[in-house]
Amino acid sequence: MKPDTHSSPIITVIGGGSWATAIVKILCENDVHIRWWLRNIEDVEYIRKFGHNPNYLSDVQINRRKVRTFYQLPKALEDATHVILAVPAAFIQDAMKDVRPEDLQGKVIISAIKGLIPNENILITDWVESAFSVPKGQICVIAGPCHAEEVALEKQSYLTIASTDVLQAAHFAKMMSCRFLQAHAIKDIYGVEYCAVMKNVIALACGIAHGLNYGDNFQAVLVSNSMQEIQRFVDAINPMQRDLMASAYLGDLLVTAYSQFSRNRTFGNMIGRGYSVKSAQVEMNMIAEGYYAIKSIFAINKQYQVNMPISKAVYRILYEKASPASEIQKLKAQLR
Ligand SMILES: NC(=O)C1=CN([C@@H]2O[C@H](COP(=O)(O)OP(=O)(O)OC[C@H]3O[C@@H](n4cnc5c(N)ncnc54)[C@H](OP(=O)(O)O)[C@@H]3O)[C@@H](O)[C@H]2O)C=CC1
Ligand SMILES: O=C(CO)COP(=O)(O)O
Repeated sequence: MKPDTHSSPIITVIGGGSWATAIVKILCENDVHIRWWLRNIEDVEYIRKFGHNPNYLSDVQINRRKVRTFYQLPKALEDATHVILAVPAAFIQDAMKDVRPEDLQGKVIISAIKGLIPNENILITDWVESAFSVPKGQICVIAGPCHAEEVALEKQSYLTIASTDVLQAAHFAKMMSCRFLQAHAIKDIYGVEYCAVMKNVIALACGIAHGLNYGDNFQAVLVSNSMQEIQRFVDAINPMQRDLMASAYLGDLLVTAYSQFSRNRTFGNMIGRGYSVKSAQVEMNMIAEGYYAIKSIFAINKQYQVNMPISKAVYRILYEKASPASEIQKLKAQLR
């Protein structure tokens, strides 16, 4: 294929799941060039031939004039100005194993991941900074309440782009804004990342309660208490003035706790109904980030000792085989 001769941004999207597919669709609306890396050669060939992702959001039409697909990641990165990471946190190190710091030099790296690096228990942006020597000001995060399925349906949505360099975030926010999506920029990169991780854990709790037949009244109290729990945790780990009522924080908690599309809520619901973790994972065919994140949050909180009864209940259910019914029963007395 001929090299591009243009000055429009060249954006590499890493990941073949639903969020990567939705992001590619959004970018196709704008004057950018897209390199899309998927790990399976069969999927790459399918998209080249038919213009659809065969496995996720397969109704989405991919504009093949704008999108070049790759299964070798270093090749997909060669001429990129921006790189979006959209693989679940548990697999991002594996996905990036052939990438060297030089491959990312001078590029803006954007994390679309709402999880932590397992075992290391660190944020994706901290990992990008340390593993690839990318300066913090060149890293952004995509946050906000936005399910890939609604992007596929072109339902009006909003995103928040965070970076310590707010101009960098604003520049990228323009590339992510289109007729059905508005993106805006903020500075609070740590706050949005931690909140995005925590809201997945809370959505698991909501799903578990729903699966146990608790109703909307209980869930409203659970979610209100969760917001306080998130605030305590984020204030302990990264104290600064922030408006947790903004959509990047509260909005993302609400959509994940209530939406039929939430993987975390769906996973929790199965656990509440009596599925084992293994059988729920097999049934879902998509990743519930909160399952991995709660283990990291639990480890991080050993240092901070924040009072987090809802997260603790989720941890005990998923990792200590505690009974969902008795954990939620215990929680009842602690909610207000
Ligand atoms: N879905 C959504 O609405 C949103 C998701 N996010 C976040 O985006 C991130 C990606 O999630 P999402 O797209 O939903 O995930 P999905 O569950 O839709 O897809 C998972 C993807 O991960 C891939 N994968 C699994 N193992 C590896 C590996 N070792 N190397 C590379 N890729 C691998 C799968 O590939 P294969 O199919 O080949 O197994 C698949 O493409 C998560 O952090 C999520 O929290 C954020 C906002 C919205
Ligand atoms: O982050 C999301 C919506 O903003 C997606 O949440 P789920 O992974 O639970 O579907």
